[in-house]
Amino acid sequence: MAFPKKKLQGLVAATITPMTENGEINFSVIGQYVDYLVKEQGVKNIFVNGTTGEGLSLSISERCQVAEEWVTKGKDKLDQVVIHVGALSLKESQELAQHAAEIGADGIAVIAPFFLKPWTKDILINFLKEVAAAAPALPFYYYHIPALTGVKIRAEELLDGIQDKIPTFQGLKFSDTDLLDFGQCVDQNRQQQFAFLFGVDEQLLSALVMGATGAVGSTYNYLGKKTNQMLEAFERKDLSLALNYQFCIQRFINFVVKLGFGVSQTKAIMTLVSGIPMGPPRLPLQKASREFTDSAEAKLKSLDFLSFTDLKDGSLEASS
Ligand SMILES: CC(=O)N[C@@H]([C@@H](O)[C@H](O)[C@H](O)CO)[C@@H](O)CC(=O)C(=O)O
Repeated sequence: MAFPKKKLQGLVAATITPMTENGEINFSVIGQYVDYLVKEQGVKNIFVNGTTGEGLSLSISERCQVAEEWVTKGKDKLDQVVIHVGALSLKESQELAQHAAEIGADGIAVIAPFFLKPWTKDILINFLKEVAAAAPALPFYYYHIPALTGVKIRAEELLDGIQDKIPTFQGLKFSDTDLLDFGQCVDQNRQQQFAFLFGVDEQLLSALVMGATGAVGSTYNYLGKKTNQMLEAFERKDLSLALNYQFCIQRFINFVVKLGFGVSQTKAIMTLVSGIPMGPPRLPLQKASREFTDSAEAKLKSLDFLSFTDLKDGSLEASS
């Protein structure tokens, strides 16, 4: 198997799919976006066509083109490009998985089908296994996001014996706040070399304590640098500084969550912070309001996030 030499770890940006004002995909800015992530945010891994990337709102052909563009533009710049290939149709998911392998992606991830749902672990495993088998040389990640899929099968249960069924299984992307489930995934699989990627950015520090090996999230597009500082502090065992960073990040996320925060708002914030036009979201999502963007901008400035100047310990404590 052509598995990556390095385990997927550290920050993974859940990429936005840039769009034009007409709702078409704006491929022309993806090269610039790669450079921005690497140079300005210190983020060298990406997760394409996931929730933030509106993957399920794109056609299969669009998903393939987006995946290809990220792989092409990320070549020799990014460490790993993981493509989300989950779909309601097993056939489509397999097609996307095969395509990811053909274009040289570093891994694939799959969510649980969420319309006609698998109700037991075994049924879900059977679905995932069929998708994984379509790309037998690619590391496979399960994308656990029960609040959006409605599939509440615990990740801990799913992971029990998973490599016997899915030999390419390499890790879990855990987008849920149940730290008991997450902790048990780590605890019960200590012998394995799985990647445990946490997906709730505002709670990452708690997940690091539980054994997260990395994180996939929307905010790493524009708060990657700050979150990397938190990871470094954690690595140095400076928990107090790491907590300061987490609280600072929480202040921003808490602020925007209260205003109403999702993919549309992520697009608006990324446009503001990076200067790269992300465009509107695709229906059924609605463009973020002007009021939202203005408020988010003011908050980013008050937290010193827009200038990218390093926060000193004191100013971290002082920010509100
Ligand atoms: C529900 C949702 O969109 N969660 C985000 C988080 O990064 C989230 O935006 C962040 O924690 C703020 O709440 C990610 O887990 C999603 C993600 O990784 C993806 O786009 O695939």
